[in-house]
Amino acid sequence: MLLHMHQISKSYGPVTANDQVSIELHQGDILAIVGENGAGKSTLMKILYGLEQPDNGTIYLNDRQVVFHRPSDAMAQGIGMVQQHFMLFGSMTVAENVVYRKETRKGLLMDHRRNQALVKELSQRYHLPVDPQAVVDDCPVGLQQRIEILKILYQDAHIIIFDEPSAVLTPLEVEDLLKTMEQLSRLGKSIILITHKLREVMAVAHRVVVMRDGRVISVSDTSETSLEKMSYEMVGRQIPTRHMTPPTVGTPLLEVTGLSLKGEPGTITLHDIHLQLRQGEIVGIAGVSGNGQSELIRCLTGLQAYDTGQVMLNGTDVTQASAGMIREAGLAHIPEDRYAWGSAPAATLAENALVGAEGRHPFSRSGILNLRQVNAHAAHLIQDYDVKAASLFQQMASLSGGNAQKLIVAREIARKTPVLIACEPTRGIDIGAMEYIHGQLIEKRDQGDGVLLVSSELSEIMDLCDRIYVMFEGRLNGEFIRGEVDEKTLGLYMLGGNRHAPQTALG
Ligand SMILES: Nc1ncnc2c1ncn2[C@@H]1O[C@H](COP(=O)(O)OP(=O)(O)OP(=O)(O)O)[C@@H](O)[C@H]1O
Repeated sequence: MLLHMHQISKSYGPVTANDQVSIELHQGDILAIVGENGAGKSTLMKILYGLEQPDNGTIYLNDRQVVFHRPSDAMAQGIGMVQQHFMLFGSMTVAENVVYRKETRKGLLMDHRRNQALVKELSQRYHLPVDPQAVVDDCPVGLQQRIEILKILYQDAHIIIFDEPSAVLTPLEVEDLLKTMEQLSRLGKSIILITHKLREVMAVAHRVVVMRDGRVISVSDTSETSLEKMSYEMVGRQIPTRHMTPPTVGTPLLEVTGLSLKGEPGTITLHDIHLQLRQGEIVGIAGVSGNGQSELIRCLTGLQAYDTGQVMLNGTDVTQASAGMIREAGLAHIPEDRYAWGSAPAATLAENALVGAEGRHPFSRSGILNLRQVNAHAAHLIQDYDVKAASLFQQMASLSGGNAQKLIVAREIARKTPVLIACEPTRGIDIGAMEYIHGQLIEKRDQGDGVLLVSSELSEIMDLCDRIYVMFEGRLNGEFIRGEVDEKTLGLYMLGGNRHAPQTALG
């Protein structure tokens, strides 16, 4: 057996993140590990990659016991990890990035011709096409991930851990990634895939480990399990199918007229955006990420000035207003990056749950915080959204990724504003929590508020939105009513409608 993690246990204070977890990996395996947020998947991988030490348990590689004190120990034994946040030097070339780690030690980094030839050979051997001379910052996200994979292969990894690799990819890039994994497996590499996307598990993995509460619940061949069985094992209950009642729409809550933004070099330009969100509806902005959605949301939330256009929010003109003024006028915002904008990682859960409401009744009087109310509010959100946490006073950074996301979503929905802008609200979230969050968004809509949902997950857009705008290259490229459009048509518009769509998108 190539890898055997045997009875691994790890606790953080009162939290048992891994409880006697055992997994086995053979050469050429694609092993998926799934489980709800906080189940202990990342902890197990951090232990395998030398980022954390287990309290108990043993790792065997080729039947020999190994101990990893740091990632370089794991890498030296052929274990590599493709992290969610890429570790690349943006201003350097693809070739320099791929060879950097190994060659700086030997002083060979400056031999550009040799490096390019090496990377070319490597990319051909593994069928991972790249231009060795391209600058990383000019490469789309999917290609940057491919560079990360090549970097790991260049260091002779034979076990590759993918940590939620598709979260940042477009649908076509996901297809490429799945093919890449299959190729690597055929060429004898072994893969561990951590993901919440059960369809990808079924498409690519040979075996799947389900974890819950730090323990292994089941290990199955994917040919012998199903989406329903996996999700039941993950969350311990059946996930109901949701039926939405037709919307009862009222007056406009958010009206954007003629908004244009001439971007900095390297960013998207927004062209004459017109959109409307009314009471009682969920309106989606579908699109492949990187087509101007982030820029538009930054303009609407006061984080970015624009060149022309008017924005009305709940009857107030908030054109070019500050973020604080816009929030006051009735906007809540779940940002797409939970750490950069959504939370303060070093602050406590109670503090993070309060952000934006600190000056309000009942949390504050004459500038003094009522800590009892603040803590009760946080405890309430944590319970309602099932945030897996040990204490109100632990740091936000110590929550698992999905649980941090749940707390941000909870905080913004709890503000009960007339308008909520929700950007990728369920990224990194398990299916049980996703179902709950979708329910909360629908409830908000049914109460007569408006939700603007920005999502690169087509299924999320199709399931939730009463109306859908498609964004492509900085323009709103189409508008559809629920039920009058299918995924294929939306997908086509996401690639530029019938103007630019490549043939592959049609099939
Ligand atoms: N450094 C830490 N300090 C305290 N608790 C931690 C720390 N790291 C992880 N935990 C806790 O350990 C548990 C397992 O977390 P882990 O990140 O392994 O879950 P996960 O399955 O990867 O979740 P997700 O799907 O949300 O990424 C969680 O309850 C988490 O809060």
